[in-house]
Amino acid sequence: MIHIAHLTKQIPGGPKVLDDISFRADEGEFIAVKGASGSGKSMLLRCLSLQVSWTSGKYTFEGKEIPTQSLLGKFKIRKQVAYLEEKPTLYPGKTALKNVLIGSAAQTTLVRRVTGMVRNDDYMGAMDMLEKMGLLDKAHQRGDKLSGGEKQRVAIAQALVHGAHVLLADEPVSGLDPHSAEAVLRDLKALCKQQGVIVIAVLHQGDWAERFADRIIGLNKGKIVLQVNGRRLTEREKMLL
Ligand SMILES: Nc1ncnc2c1ncn2[C@@H]1O[C@H](COP(=O)(O)OP(=O)(O)OP(=O)(O)O)[C@@H](O)[C@H]1O
Repeated sequence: MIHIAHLTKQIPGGPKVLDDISFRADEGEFIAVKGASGSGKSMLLRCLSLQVSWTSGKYTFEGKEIPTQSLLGKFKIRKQVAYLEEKPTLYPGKTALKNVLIGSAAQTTLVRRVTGMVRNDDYMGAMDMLEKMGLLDKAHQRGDKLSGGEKQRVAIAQALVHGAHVLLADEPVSGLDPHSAEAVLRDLKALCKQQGVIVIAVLHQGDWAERFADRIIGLNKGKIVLQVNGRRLTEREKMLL
């Protein structure tokens, strides 16, 4: 469970880009974040993934508060909270399976990334996860030969195999064709429901948030202006974003 209370991010000598943000995310929840360009969506995900520190407020992860500057706190949740980029960076010359096994830069040690060393018993877990993501037939295809949607699903499998309980995804389906976008979001939703993973995804474009999220959080100028259960937003609600 994630609990954020009064989180604020002030850029030194600049604007307050997150202003008094409070919400909680429970196991198995799919939360979509919407808001216009510059409203603070990416900054929120970067704070939650500990890439940047926040100025004030409380961030509690599975019952333990993470102090904003704590290296130990970061280390402890580094594997459990995965940040998925809009365009995942895979090792182009390595297969989907090998990419899953080696893991993302944020989740695995440098030795393992450089040598590509994996334990034999990890293979089964990686193949299982690729199967769950509908990619069993692509397991031996090179990273650079996968489509955008397939790369995104490999990145999700990678994060989960290496212990992520929370996936923070910044525009995970922008740039994908509607069919691939739908497949990625369907897989993410299934992971929430079947494995209790928490997904917090920036889904500003189109109606993906309305169709897939359990809850929609709307940001405007760094503030939460909308928090509703996943459903079609009214015209009035859309005007708030
Ligand atoms: N390091 C920084 N220094 C100053 N301002 C920053 C910095 N990082 C972000 N900002 C500002 O914070 C605000 C929120 O940025 P953020 O990237 O979170 O927006 P966003 O909602 O994700 O936008 P987009 O949809 O365009 O990606 C923006 O006004 C941005 O200019």
